[in-house]
Amino acid sequence: MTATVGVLALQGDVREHAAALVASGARAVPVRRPTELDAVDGLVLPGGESTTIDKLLRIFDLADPLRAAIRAGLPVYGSCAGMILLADRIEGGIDGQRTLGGMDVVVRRNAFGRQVDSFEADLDMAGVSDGPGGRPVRTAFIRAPWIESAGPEVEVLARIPDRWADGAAVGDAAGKIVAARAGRLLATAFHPEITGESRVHTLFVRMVEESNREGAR
Ligand SMILES: NC(=O)CC[C@H](N)C(=O)O
Repeated sequence: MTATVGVLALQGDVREHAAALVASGARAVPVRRPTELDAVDGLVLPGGESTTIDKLLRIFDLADPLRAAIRAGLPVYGSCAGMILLADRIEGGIDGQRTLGGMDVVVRRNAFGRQVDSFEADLDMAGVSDGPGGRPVRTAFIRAPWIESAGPEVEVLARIPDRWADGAAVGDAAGKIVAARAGRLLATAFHPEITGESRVHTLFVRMVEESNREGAR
């Protein structure tokens, strides 16, 4: 059966995520209310502004149901601000900013700093770029966070390399974790959906299908 994957539609690039999900063989639906959350097999938390999404989640009465759904095993993929929301702990958040949590990581918000606010890069990502005929993932970092540290249950899927492909030095970001998986949670610091890349979503849709096969949450 086709997996139904929601895209949290409070802020951010909902349409691009929906397109990448459809390209990966899923049905994509927007989620703005708790009843819509109940009807999905998995959920994408798009990028945007994590402080704003945090506030909107509370205004729309979605924060607690979503936290409960994550605890109960709902597969969730968080990109950029979405990765911040999945982190158990946050550095550089504004006063009172909360996350949904679920992934045992410390995330640093706006980690890439001002000079390199936004950039595109080709990255190796386990489970995505290492497949047959695989090629690096084309990623876009937009005022992106990174994962400062990760607990033992967290599988690191991608790091910033020591040097870029053109030989340019990377600086402070070298070696930082930018993609990770913990159980049914997937997080990337980057946006794959705006570069026409759908393989990260394909990995997530496979996680959703696997959780459907495993049965009731
Ligand atoms: N592209 C993004 O999602 C940026 C994230 C943003 N800097 C935040 O803190 O939420």
